[in-house]
Amino acid sequence: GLGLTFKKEENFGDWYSDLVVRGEMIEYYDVSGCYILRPWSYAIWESIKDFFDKEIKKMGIENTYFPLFVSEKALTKEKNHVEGFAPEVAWVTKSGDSQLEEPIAIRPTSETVMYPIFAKWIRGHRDLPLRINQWCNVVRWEFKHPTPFIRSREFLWQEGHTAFATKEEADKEVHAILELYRRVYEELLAVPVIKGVKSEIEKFAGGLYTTTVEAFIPTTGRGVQAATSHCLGQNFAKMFEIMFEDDKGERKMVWQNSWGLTTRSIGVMVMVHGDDKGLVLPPRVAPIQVVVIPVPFKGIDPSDECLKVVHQLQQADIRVKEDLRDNYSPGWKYSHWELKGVPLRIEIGPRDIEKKQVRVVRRDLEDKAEGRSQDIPVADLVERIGKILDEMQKHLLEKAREERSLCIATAYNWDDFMAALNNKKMVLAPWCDEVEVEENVKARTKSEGDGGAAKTLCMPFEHDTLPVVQEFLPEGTKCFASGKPAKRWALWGRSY
Ligand SMILES: O=C(C[C@H]1NCCC[C@H]1O)Cn1cnc2c(c1=O)CCCC2
Ligand SMILES: [Mg+2]
Repeated sequence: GLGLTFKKEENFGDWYSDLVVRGEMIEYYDVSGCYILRPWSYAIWESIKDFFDKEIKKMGIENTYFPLFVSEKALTKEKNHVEGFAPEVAWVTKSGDSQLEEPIAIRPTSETVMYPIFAKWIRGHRDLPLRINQWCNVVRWEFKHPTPFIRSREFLWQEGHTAFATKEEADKEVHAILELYRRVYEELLAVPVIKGVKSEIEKFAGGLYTTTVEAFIPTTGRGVQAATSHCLGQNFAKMFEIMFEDDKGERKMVWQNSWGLTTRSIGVMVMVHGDDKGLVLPPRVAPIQVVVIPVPFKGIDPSDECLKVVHQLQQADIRVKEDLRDNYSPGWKYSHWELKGVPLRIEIGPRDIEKKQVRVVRRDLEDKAEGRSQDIPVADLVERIGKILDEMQKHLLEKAREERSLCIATAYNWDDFMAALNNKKMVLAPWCDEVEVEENVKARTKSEGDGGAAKTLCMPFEHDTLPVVQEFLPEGTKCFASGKPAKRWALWGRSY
């Protein structure tokens, strides 16, 4: 039948790739690592974009568009920015059958596209702060196994690039944007994230520090970097000579940030909420929030009542659609819209018409759960549906939060750390904050562990749902890996 071939807990990889196709989010494509975003997932990206775009405009950030192409000269200007990434850069080397004089790179990110221009635009302190963003695609020739939304060779994102006169202003914006990323995940996608700062080896090489929101996939026990907000310091200003005359006439380098959120966010949402019946979409981003299905009986066809209910809900700005197709049974339609993750379905049969009520069924509750389906008088429909959708949005986040909390262990020594890691958990452990110790943990967990190396996902900021407080490390606590005096709590895990 319509059901999925694979079970989430048994065969996660196949469950996921099958689900994004069967749920009509993704179509595969003949260029490896590239996927087609079908309307069902593109509409989710639009919801994320609408929210984030509105919020950054409130902050005075303006959208712009820079060219897709980067000259080799510009791309290689900031040495340690690109050297680690060089293999991922895609190049245009010919047009038609004639070689190009100079190869041109396709942007993998736009620091090196924009910053030579920033140097022209920024002269005096009155040109600051400069704060722009662009919604675009980027290309990175990744070699790791591609996964729809999570890792692809082309993806959509927004990239913000800002310049300030002082570090204080830059620091403040880094955290303001990080909070917006938290809101995208927790308020729209109903996915809990942990805010923190990246370690020296995990941060963006060209920057000063990287803050991040980290999500987690309980089924695989893997962390996933959900969005990043970097303070670049003055590193790029130095390389691209982005200087300004301050109000005392002194020439200074600007302080810069860059921050990005990608279509990976859609994949994270699918992985966290999906089940063996298919997608489960949070109402805030569901392209269709309610589907209305007639249940004909003894020659009575409730299609007209369905259209009346659709019209009522549309008036209340609820994203609703009727499925009146007469070549599919109600049962088939139930499975189809469950597969696509539509939050609510409304069934209307002859008895419901008589009783002036409808049957409402929630997608987020198990079949036998209390409150999964309820009869609602047509008169109260609009108000009740709105309330149920809000309840579902909250329930999805709370459920995901609770599930994640079961996947966070605290470890003070190597054995407990490995046990938790191999039990598909993220591990909070006291760490000496030394680079070579992190390198060593990566090497040891790669060989000893079964699912690839563990790394630091972040050093969590004060976080109300973590069992530790960053500032509080009991006196004399030792690093779990090196035995040296621990300096801070780090959140470790295997990741995507
Ligand atoms: O892209 C960033 C930093 C920054 N870019 C702008 C948005 C936020 C943030 O991701 C890091 N980065 C990742 N990956 C690559 C590069 C790179 O700079 C450059 C070369 C190709 C691969
Ligand atoms: Mg990368």
